[in-house]
Amino acid sequence: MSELAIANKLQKLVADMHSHCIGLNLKDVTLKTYLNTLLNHLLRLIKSPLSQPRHKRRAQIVFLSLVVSCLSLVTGCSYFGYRIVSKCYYFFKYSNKRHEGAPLRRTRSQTLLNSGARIMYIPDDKTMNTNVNVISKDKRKKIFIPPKYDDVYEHDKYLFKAIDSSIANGQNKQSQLFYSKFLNQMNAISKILIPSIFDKNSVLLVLQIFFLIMRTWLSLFVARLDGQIVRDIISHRGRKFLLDLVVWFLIAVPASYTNSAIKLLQRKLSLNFKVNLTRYIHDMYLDDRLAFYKLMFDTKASSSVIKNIDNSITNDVSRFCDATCSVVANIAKPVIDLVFFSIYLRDNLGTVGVGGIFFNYFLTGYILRRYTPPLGKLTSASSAADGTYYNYHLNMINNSEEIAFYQGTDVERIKVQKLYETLMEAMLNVSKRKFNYNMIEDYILKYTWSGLGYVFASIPIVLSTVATGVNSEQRNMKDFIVNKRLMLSLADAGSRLMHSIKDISQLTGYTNRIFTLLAALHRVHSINFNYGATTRSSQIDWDQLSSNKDMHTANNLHLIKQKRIEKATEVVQGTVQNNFNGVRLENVDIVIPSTRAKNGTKLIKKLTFQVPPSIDPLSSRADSVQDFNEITNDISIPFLNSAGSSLLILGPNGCGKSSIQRIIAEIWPIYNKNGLLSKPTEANLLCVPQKPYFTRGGTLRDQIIYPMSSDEFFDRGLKDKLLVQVLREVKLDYLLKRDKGWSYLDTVSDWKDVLSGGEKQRMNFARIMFHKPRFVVLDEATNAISADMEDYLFNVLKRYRFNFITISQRPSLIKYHDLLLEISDDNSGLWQLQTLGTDEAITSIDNEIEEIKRKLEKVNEWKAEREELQRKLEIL
Ligand SMILES: Nc1ncnc2c1ncn2[C@@H]1O[C@H](COP(=O)(O)OP(=O)(O)OP(=O)(O)O)[C@@H](O)[C@H]1O
Repeated sequence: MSELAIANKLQKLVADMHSHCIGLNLKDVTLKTYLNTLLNHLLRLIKSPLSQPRHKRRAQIVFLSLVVSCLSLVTGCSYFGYRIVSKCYYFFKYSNKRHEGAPLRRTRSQTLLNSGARIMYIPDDKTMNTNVNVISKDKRKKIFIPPKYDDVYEHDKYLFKAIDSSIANGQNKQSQLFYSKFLNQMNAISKILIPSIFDKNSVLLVLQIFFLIMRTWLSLFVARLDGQIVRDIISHRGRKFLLDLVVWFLIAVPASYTNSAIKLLQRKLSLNFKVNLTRYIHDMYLDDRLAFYKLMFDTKASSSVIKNIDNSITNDVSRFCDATCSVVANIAKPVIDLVFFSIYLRDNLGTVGVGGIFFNYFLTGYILRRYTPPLGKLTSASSAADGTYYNYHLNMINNSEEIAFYQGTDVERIKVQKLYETLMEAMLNVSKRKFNYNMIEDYILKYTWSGLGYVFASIPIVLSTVATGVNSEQRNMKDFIVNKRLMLSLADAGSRLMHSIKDISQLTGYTNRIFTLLAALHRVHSINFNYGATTRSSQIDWDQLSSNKDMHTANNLHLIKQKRIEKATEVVQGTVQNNFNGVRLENVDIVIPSTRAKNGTKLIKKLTFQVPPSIDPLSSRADSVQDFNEITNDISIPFLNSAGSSLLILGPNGCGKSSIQRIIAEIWPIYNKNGLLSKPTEANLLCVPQKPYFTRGGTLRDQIIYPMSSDEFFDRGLKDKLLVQVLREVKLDYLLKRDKGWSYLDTVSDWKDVLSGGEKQRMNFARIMFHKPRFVVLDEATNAISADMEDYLFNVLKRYRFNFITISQRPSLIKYHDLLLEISDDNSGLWQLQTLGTDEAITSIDNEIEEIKRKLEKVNEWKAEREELQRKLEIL
């Protein structure tokens, strides 16, 4: 057969289909005018009262299918259009240099825009290579991170505080369906999830609701078509059956598109929520207010949420977002179904039928609500047990060597097993409590409802048969099928709504955990964080309050509470002066932060010292750190305008030596009003903690340059040559000679385990040499280093004229220092500061020498005693 013949045959087939189905003659219709003609014809058929009923019905179906398909196409296109427009918007808003004036700063893994926003380059999923230094351009993905707006956190702080205190005051009352506490908490969190109505998440939410409505609409259509097809089969109308089947397949296209779109939008919304919430938490948790450290002092945050904060930030956030999105979908879906189906069914079943169905729903809802177990609490407990178990494993991995030395396997195994059993118990508890509920739920929703469905679906048929006295099987069958299908859909919608009671209950648990986390972060992140202080009883005028006759009235109690809170925010009263060309403490009480604030344990009283002891006012400009831009390849130049001065802090264990460092680093507060801390700029001060710290999964280079990132290192144009020089200076260059040479700097390893104790401490000195801050505070920085190396390292510090404060228990370090601060060992909190080299200091050292000499004179006496004892032992 020729091609022409095939085309003619096809044309005839299409023309026949149009004329049989909707009576449209395609004789003079061209391809250009086809759509116009079709739409006009369909509308004419639908509107005209004279058109044949079968043509009219088909025209309605075809018209609706066309509209739905077009809508799907338009929404799909507009979503992608929206994404392209929003990308362009961000591009022009944040990356246009002209808007911002100054040039952008680029590093290897990110571009810092002047607006504060960042563009990060992360490895593409497919490559899964986490080392940002080796990502090739085509294998990386750009992520836009909007700038952090501090005002938002300041504003939200009050919102969270208000809700938190209203919950603490017991203002929340249980409502019938769920707690108002839940709604309040959700209200606060929702502002993070959807910051504004023009946010992309609002668009996604609206789109999702649109698709949900479309889905219900399509279901109605399918129900009618289903009934029609069954009637066609029963009445042996072959052609009509085939035509309806074609429409069935046509309608299936937008129907399946809609279902997938709903799932995709739900997933996308959940991911967007997760991104918003995680960024919000990171911004508060990891900024210069050190919330991650201060959390341990927050007395209100003793819950498992904060103890296992790693689990809360990772798992709880994820679970909460998934649960929120699924609850939204699970409620919106059945509610829309219920509205649409009941309107349609009202025409078929009558108001009494629909009323009966809804009465049935409310009754079911009431019964199920009564038997719903406290899933919120149970899932919260299960989540907490999960976090504790995970955390313990993490702790074991981090301390594996120590545990191995102690042979602590048995203890650890018992502990791990116990935690695992607790977790299993919590999970089992959830399942057990769900068992009864599921049984009732199944019985009612699956069986009772479908049984009642048959009854309601048959009502109109029975009534019309009784009324007319005619039993039309075909029509009855069609009506029954349509009604039954709708009833089942309605039952399904109702049951999903009932199921969502359980989901809401579960969501309350997650919401509570996330709210607790955010509220704690806001408390700690606040500039007025009071380190867990609850009262300042000494400062509250209790006498004045108690003299009031109406002391017991609720108003007064509220006043006292208010007063307590107000006073508590004033607990940190000391002053901190920055940009000082030295380190100075004046009248500072070293107090362990606690609920008792300044009345807590006082370790050292009114501490006063200054390094260097005298500061020339002219030299007090803070020209300091090594200028990496100028001195790129040489670290060997000492500070030229500084003589370098040093202080040694000596004292027994637990007397508060490290706490002085905590005060200097501003991670502990100064409680007393007349306490003053003057310190240099951040870049001029490096505090070396007692426990060496090494970043996980970092290269050797990352360890030397910490707290600088390798991005910044390369960005500044610094070279590995400088690091080799630094390592040579602290005699660690042999590490590079092992087998890999300089490429050893790129080796990623668990450096905490690889380096020995002494090496780790020498690495601290390498960091000092690299950063060259003018002021260094060393806490027991050489206690694992041999005496000759210790001597060498202190001489290096002196040679480069660093100003350093050393915290130690070893008087042998006196010789490297100019000042000595001795803390008394009788727990009195007293101290003594002396300048080494003065008569007083020399006398005190002379006294010590005298004491040792006296002891040495007794050596022979003690030796004789020992020999005597040994002889006695031999006789025995
Ligand atoms: N976060 C904290 N919470 C409660 N008490 C703390 C906290 N940190 C330290 N302390 C207590 O404060 C006291 C002083 O601690 P600090 O670390 O300053 O001692 P130290 O003088 O440096 O001792 P060492 O020489 O053993 O290092 C100790 O009794 C310690 O238990």
